[in-house]
Amino acid sequence: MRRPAPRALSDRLPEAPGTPLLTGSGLRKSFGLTQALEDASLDLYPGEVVAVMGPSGSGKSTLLHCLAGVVRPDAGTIEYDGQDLVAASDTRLSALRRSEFGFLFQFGQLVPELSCLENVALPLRLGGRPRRRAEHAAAEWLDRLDVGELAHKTPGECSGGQGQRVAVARALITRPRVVFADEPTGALDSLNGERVIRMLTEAARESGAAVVVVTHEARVAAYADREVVCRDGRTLDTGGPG
Ligand SMILES: Nc1ncnc2c1ncn2[C@@H]1O[C@H](COP(=O)(O)OP(=O)(O)OP(=O)(O)O)[C@@H](O)[C@H]1O
Repeated sequence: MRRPAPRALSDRLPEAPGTPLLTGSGLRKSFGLTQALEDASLDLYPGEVVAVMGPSGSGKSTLLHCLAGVVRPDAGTIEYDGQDLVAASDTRLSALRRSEFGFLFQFGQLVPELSCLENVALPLRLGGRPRRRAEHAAAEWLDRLDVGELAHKTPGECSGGQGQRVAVARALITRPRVVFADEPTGALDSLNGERVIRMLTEAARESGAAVVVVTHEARVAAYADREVVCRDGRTLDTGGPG
């Protein structure tokens, strides 16, 4: 099967796409004496894929965690769909993370005791969906990610690439409006890494989810509509809408 080539920067989102869905502005965050973010900003528009790149320790993961409401910044503003995330309560943030955001990490972080099917169904189960309906949806997502045959295996029985595709299914099953992916291909060889980022970005685009993907790899960033570079806790937008 022919692989679609990553889109060239010049092909991407030629028109200003309206109002951002998520905006982080002037973000600062310290951990003890370490200033992880100095002045970081990022606008995310509905349905777009943004790659956050930059050297190790430049603040990429901290930026992602702030935007996702996992870490509270010391200063700056974060607005998601008209809501102030810096002022939001922990309860509100965790409800938002469960219902509107999806997460993907370097090491899938699947629950080892559960089957792949149960892992993918888990976010729906936590949201109160009955088991049969949740597992039916999970089976469809596994098929979509080309790992349907792994439904009854445990994560320990999967290869790294297969496990990440299961994790992509789990991240998307709730039809989130934003997927936060932190080095999702960092533990994979280049072939599997490319397959995972292609499947993630295709599935997200089909379901209308925006994606923020932290990566070191230019070939992963090539699947994004736009790149934002972090340096010493500051962001530099390298092109695209906004
Ligand atoms: N929870 C934490 N406690 C203490 N220091 C932290 C914490 N999280 C991040 N840091 C520090 O903040 C700085 C930025 O870290 P961050 O993980 O955001 O960078 P990064 O660009 O994602 O790095 P990498 O590419 O290596 O993952 C680093 O110096 C890191 O050690």
